[in-house]
Amino acid sequence: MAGRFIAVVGPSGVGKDSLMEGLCATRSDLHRVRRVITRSPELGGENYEYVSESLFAARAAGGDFALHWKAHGLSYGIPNAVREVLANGQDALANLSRGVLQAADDTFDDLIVLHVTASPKILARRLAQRGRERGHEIDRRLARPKPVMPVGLKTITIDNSGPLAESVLAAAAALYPARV
Ligand SMILES: Nc1ncnc2c1ncn2[C@@H]1O[C@H](COP(=O)(O)OP(=O)(O)O)[C@@H](O)[C@H]1O
Ligand SMILES: O=P(O)(O)OC[C@H]1O[C@H](OP(=O)(O)OP(=O)(O)O)[C@H](O)[C@@H]1O
Repeated sequence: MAGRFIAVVGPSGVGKDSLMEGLCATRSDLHRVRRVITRSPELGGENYEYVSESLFAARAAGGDFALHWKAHGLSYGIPNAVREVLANGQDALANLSRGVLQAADDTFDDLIVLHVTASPKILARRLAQRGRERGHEIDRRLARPKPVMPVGLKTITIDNSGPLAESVLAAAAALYPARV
């Protein structure tokens, strides 16, 4: 059976990366997609492949990405290699923009959306605590209009307002109901 593409979405600071890390720690069979991003490599965070905007544009034009989009003044891509992972029966996990969910559903045979939520107050606190962006960039991220979630997609909603370990357990139980 082909694997599922699990798209983790939600506002900046909600805990998408933390939840993905927790899920991969509990499920060694889960493949975490290494995204291609034009964000400076020294900013750290997730394990991503940095490329310049011009290289990104060339790779996108050459058909290197299963999905790609722009957000926060950056370009993000999901390399085509994920198709092989799915074809081999492995589930793959990646953080996507809510704006490309419809395209993701058109691209992958079995898409599951993991929608992570928390209150705006919690988001502001977590972004400050993470420290990857400066104050004005944090304000911009918090003020960004909330993208519309497409309807009709298989969606699991995880409220990550409480302890991370609880969210990881809830997500694992929802994704692997017979196996947790
Ligand atoms: N459930 C949680 N409780 C407390 N802090 C959390 C929780 N989830 C994530 N964090 C922290 O919030 C900050 C933002 O999390 P991150 O995973 O980078 O969010 P995102 O990828 O959605 O922007 C990080 O400092 C992270 O350690
Ligand atoms: O259209 P949206 O659903 O709002 O998502 C826009 C972008 O925000 C996140 O970026 P990034 O991982 O750089 O930031 P984050 O970790 O702060 O969410 C996510 O990965 C998308 O690329």
